[in-house]
Amino acid sequence: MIVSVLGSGAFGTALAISLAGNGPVTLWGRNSDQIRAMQDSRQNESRLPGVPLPEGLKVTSDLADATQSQTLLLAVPMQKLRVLLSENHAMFKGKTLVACCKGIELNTGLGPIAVIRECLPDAQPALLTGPSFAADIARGLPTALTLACCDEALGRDLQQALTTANIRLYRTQDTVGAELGGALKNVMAIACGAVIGAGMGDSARAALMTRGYAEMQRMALACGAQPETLAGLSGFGDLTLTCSSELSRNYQLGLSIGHGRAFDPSVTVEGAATARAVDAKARAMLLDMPITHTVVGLLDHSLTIAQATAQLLARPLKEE
Ligand SMILES: NC(=O)C1=CN([C@@H]2O[C@H](COP(=O)(O)OP(=O)(O)OC[C@H]3O[C@@H](n4cnc5c(N)ncnc54)[C@H](O)[C@@H]3O)[C@@H](O)[C@H]2O)C=CC1
Ligand SMILES: O=C(CO)COP(=O)(O)O
Repeated sequence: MIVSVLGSGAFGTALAISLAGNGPVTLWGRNSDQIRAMQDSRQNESRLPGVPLPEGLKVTSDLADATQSQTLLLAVPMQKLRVLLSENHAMFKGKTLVACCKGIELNTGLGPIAVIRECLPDAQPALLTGPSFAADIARGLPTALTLACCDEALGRDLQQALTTANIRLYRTQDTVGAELGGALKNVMAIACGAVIGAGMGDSARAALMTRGYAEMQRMALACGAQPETLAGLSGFGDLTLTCSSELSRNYQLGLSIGHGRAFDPSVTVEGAATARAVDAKARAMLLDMPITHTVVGLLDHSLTIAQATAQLLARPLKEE
């Protein structure tokens, strides 16, 4: 299977480096200056400095060239997925499109698979998600991820083709569960970072992770997901990683909220838009998602950390 990775940020570059161990791979980026610099230095200096690009990895800013491959991995931020697909519609027709982004679209409440289906009804969508930092994948450290695809035969082919020396793939047909797990864990990571940044301690974080997981399940099951998917790599696995590591940008945003410090707005933090999208979706579905709602309050500055904590602790007592 000939593969191209679209999006030359941290994750796209890391995936392309790892996949190059299986055979030739093309990595596409939209910024021609950045791509020229990558071609010259054979590294992605802004995202993965010091990690060499392997020989079999071709880097290009020519989308027509990259989309010669039948299988395209889409490693762009969730809120940019629709624009990439719709602006270049003709080049994506009939392709196998593997979304590698984690989030829910702000204006529509849709996940990546549904966005692909809307933009390109004749494409074959799949999702690659689960606990993995780009820096770990790029350095060849071992990881295990979820490959979600409704079509079982295609899912099996993708699982074979995208498994690498350091990425072990598990397969599921539950695309709804996989995309909601990956999207919602980022919202919980912002909450956990805020709690740690504000000095509330590890016990408070464990409470938030556990009740956050209950919230993730509530939304996912209401949308038709399987509970086992949420308990797997794309849900529980990624929740654990992202809520406990300072390598996570979502957790870092939370830390800065907790510390009362500014955060660089250019950093990709999927949980911020996703929290707003999920909060609106939960209201429309009459679902109780208090942690997500509180994260939106913190992001919008309508709540202080002290108010947010008091509000969560004052909720009516109930059965677990
Ligand atoms: N960095 C990580 O460790 C991991 C990231 N992911 C997911 O991968 C996705 C991308 O994240 P990163 O690569 O880390 O972010 P990044 O900020 O490093 O890179 C994003 C890339 O997307 C490109 N881009 C933005 N808008 C675009 C557009 N309209 N058309 C084409 N390209 C566009 C940017 O130029 C940039 O190269 C996110 O959904 C993230 O949750 C998933 C697992 C791990
Ligand atoms: O999704 C990730 C780890 O699985 C990366 O997390 P951040 O986007 O928070 O950096």
